[in-house]
Amino acid sequence: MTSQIEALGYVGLEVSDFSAWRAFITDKLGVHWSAREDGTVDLRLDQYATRLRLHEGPRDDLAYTGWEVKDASALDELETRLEKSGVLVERPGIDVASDRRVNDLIRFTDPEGNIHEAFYGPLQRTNDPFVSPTGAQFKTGRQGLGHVVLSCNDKPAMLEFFLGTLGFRLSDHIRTEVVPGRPLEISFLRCNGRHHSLALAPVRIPKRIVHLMIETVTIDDVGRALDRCLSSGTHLTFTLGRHSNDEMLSFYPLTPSGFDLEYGWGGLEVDDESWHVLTHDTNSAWGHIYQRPPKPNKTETS
Ligand SMILES: Cc1ccc(O)c(O)c1CC[C@@H]1C(=O)CC[C@]2(C)C(=O)CC[C@@H]12
Ligand SMILES: [Fe+2]
Repeated sequence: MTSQIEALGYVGLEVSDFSAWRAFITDKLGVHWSAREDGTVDLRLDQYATRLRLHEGPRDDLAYTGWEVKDASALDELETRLEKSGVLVERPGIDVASDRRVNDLIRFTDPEGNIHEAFYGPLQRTNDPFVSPTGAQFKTGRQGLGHVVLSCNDKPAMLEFFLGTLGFRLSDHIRTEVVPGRPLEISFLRCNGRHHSLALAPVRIPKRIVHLMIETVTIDDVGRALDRCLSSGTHLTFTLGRHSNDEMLSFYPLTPSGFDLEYGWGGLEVDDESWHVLTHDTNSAWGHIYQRPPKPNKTETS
């Protein structure tokens, strides 16, 4: 089966505190903030008019994930394939498409009830170049905006859906113990050269999203962002480290919504021809030391 999904194109987040998000994502991490007339916010990492869309709301969680396909016929093929496997597909039409700043999209849910969209024709801001507030550059392009990790109750059903129905490729698994004595296996899936655009973590947490990863072009972008997080007291859920599987150097600042953002550099590019599926027994070659979250009722200026 040919994979029709080519990249993670955009992500929608429902967040409760816009001003905290603005300080976090622009000043610390270098993402461009662009408020929209409808009260939502477009966050830019590159030439795309939007990569992350913030919606104001109480859930502080993932709202939807937008997957990019090549063109109108790829979108039709994907719709047909989903319907053939019994998935309900909606085509919300021109108004939602223009809201998402794409030519057309379909919408469906995965076995856990996460909302996904597939689209083609993202709007490019060719005469409005991306300028990072911190001078950071993000690695996007064919590898898409980064990766998302979803929590799941039924990982086998999720693997069947993403590998079998949607055509993702399996990169590897990691066996780890988040809580000592409770082993779990995280699975990493790709839809382009990026080692994973999606990872599935069988963890029972109150949120759909575990983290969202964005990747910079230079190692210094990560180092400088780390300095800014440390000097402003931003909580790091995991310290700087290097992953065992995709070799990414990254750290995990806690977003104002209570899930993590992974800020990384140097991720592996997978070659489909030579890649073999592996199972790793460790998260990281070094670093990524877990830090307990700050106490919720401590008085803090955020
Ligand atoms: C291990 C790993 C490889 C590549 C990544 O991009 C990546 O984010 C991770 C880390 C995954 C992360 C972890 O190591 C500790 C346990 C975590 C928090 C989970 O419970 C799900 C994601 C897990
Ligand atoms: Fe990650």
